[in-house]
Amino acid sequence: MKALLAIDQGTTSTRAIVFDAAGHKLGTHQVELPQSFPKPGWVEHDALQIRDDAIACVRGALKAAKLGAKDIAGIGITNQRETAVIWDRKSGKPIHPAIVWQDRRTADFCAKHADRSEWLSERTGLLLDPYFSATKIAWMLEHVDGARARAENGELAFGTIDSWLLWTLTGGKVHATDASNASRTALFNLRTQDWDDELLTFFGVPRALLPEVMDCAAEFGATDGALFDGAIPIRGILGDQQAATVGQACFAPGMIKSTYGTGCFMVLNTGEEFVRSRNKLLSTVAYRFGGKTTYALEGSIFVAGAAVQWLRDAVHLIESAGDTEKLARSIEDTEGVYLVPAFTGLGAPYWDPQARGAIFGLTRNSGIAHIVRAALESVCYQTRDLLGAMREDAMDPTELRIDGGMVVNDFVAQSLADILQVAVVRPATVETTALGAAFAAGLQAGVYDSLDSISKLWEAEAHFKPALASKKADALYAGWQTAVERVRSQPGE
Ligand SMILES: Nc1ncnc2c1ncn2[C@@H]1O[C@H](COP(=O)(O)OP(=O)(O)O)[C@@H](O)[C@H]1O
Ligand SMILES: O=P(O)(O)OC[C@H](O)CO
Repeated sequence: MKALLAIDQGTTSTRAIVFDAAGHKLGTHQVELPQSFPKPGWVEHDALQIRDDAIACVRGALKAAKLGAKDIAGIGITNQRETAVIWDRKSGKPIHPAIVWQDRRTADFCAKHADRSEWLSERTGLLLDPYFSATKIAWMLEHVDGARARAENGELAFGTIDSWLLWTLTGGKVHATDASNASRTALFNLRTQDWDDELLTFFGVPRALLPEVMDCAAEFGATDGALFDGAIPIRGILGDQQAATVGQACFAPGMIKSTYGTGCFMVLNTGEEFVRSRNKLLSTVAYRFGGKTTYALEGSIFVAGAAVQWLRDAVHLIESAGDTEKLARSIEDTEGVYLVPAFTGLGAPYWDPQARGAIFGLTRNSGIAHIVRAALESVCYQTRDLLGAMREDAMDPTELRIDGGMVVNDFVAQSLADILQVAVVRPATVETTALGAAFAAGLQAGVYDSLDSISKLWEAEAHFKPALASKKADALYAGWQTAVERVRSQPGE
């Protein structure tokens, strides 16, 4: 039986994982991705480095699994979403560093056109916010010399990271993306499942720049024969949160997962229905298989694991991410200390790009442990913000499936159950993002005949039940809400 290979290109790292058909890991290779912060609120990546890292990871994972190109039934690509790359079709060189999803440089444009947010949301399910690709593309066309004319002449190509990797891995042969990534650009109409001319005009983005939009499981092309020890078909593409939704087998309406990496993203399957949120959640494509779209509601938080990175790299309170668990457990509670990690503004349900982070409630007794614990708890409180919005908009989930780099931390998993007052389940494979991309490639390759056969492979590893009295959880959460109000640029909005 052939294996599947996933490339997971995340915000802080790139990895490739080889899975067997049962979803067990056979080999993996990972490299960290440097972050560049050229100005306050700006975040960039080197797209060429991303390409080189992805190639090195595929080679490393194949080697670790002791397999070759011929043993792989298909590659699935999954990626940090919204991050925008524009490159020259001839030279294959990017015209500017990739502008990362967290980047806020287009906040003024969004504020100026705030009255178009409803119009945009009706078509795209998104909001007018710097988070999405469209304003990042427009910024590059405006600020890179000659870019607009070259774009109009068809000399340039835009892609989110999946599309950039597909282009580079196929040796510049294929310019395509999938519906889940397209649905994060703010240029894609959720109802027609196509690029929307009115949106293109509004953002000033020429259609000639854009990739073809395909299903999440499709024949995307084959890798350039010179890259590995033979060509490998690329058969799956999903944005990372949608891939995690597939990897968590959240295939029925009402099923919900939350992924804790750099940011936190909660996705609720809403079925074939495009549900509009009244609480500033996003409507998005969960996945599109066989031409049939399944929609989701998503709550996006910009800073989750990034708060842990901040503790480690900016204020040096810890040496490694794993230190947080012991420190958090060394005290009974934070004694009223709250950390609001609005380093790049606040995402759902507030959408306040101007908000900034703060620590509240410090006393002479507050120490490193209090701040560290408050940082971990902030992730749980933000999740409760999202869950509250999901409940009002759609449905009340009975359990939350969690995954991502942060959930190996049992303190975080238990605090989630306590603060949310909902059962939390951690699967056997927490790398569900990569797994979901491999599943998509496997569907196309015929390794799986249906989503049902994928569901059967999903396994729970640990259950976390609420152990805190609900009154206490409500009181702690009320303290968080007060803290958030104090960092918002326009409180109470
Ligand atoms: N034991 C831990 N406790 C808390 N946070 C952790 C732990 N291990 C890793 N993290 C955090 O998880 C994040 C990495 O998760 P990952 O899913 O790899 O992220 P991404 O896909 O966004 O690059 C980092 O922000 C890191 O700080
Ligand atoms: O790189 P991650 O895992 O934090 O995910 C980034 C998201 O896709 C941004 O929308």
